[in-house]
Amino acid sequence: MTKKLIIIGGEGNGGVVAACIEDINRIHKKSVYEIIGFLNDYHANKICNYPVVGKTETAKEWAKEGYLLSFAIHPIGHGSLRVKLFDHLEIPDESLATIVHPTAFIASNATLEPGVFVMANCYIGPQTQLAKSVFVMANCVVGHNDYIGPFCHLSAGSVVSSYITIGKASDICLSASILEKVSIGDYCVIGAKSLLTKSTGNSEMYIGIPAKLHRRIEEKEYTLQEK
Ligand SMILES: CC(=O)SCCNC(=O)CCNC(=O)[C@H](O)C(C)(C)COP(=O)(O)OP(=O)(O)OC[C@H]1O[C@@H](n2cnc3c(N)ncnc32)[C@H](O)[C@@H]1OP(=O)(O)O
Repeated sequence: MTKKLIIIGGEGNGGVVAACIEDINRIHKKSVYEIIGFLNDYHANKICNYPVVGKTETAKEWAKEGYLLSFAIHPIGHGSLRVKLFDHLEIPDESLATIVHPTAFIASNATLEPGVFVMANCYIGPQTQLAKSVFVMANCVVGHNDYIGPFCHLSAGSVVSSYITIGKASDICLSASILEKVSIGDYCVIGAKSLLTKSTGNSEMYIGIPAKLHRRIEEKEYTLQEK
């Protein structure tokens, strides 16, 4: 049966989800998902040629009607805001779509929680857990025995080796690499092309090779008004 999907967000990550769905339907030669439209508070018309069917606050009503939802609001460096927005929407876990592109390799004993999105050509290793609504963009490697916390975002080409723990809503940016047995706190950013060799605290931004603490991410950046 075709699953009816609503994407929460805009043309950035939301557009990637839509493109992935289109490719899933093409590969399976059938409508696995039907994209009903987007929920967005700032665009009233169309996003990626799909209608905007309401504001984000209507997510709960769509869920009650039986639609699946993909929460695709992942602004880099605003992990705390991401979690606040999600909590505000009160979407039950069973209404979150878990979407995996058919070219991704997922180990049989890896765990994908509700709302996880894995784009094309990714590798998710054995005994790794991707917690709720983790987004793994194209060409990422996530090694074995990792825990990637809820709402984390792994940008295209990032490499997370093994025995890694990442807290809530942290961002691993484009082509960044994380050495094994490192732990990353909540709401962190590991900058593009960086190589993280040591563990971080919470709300810290690391950049460079080897990555050094660039700055702390201040909580005042995270208010719903500033979204
Ligand atoms: C397909 C997709 O998934 S696309 C979406 C993903 N997007 C990304 O992954 C982009 C990630 N963004 C980054 O890595 C950014 O550079 C951030 C978030 C780390 C920048 O943080 P900011 O604190 O805003 O840094 P800012 O831009 O002010 O730069 C400060 C300095 O750090 C340097 N810098 C910034 N990022 C990096 C980096 N990744 N590596 C090395 N140096 C860097 C800048 O050149 C600048 O140097 P300068 O002071 O000598 O001029």
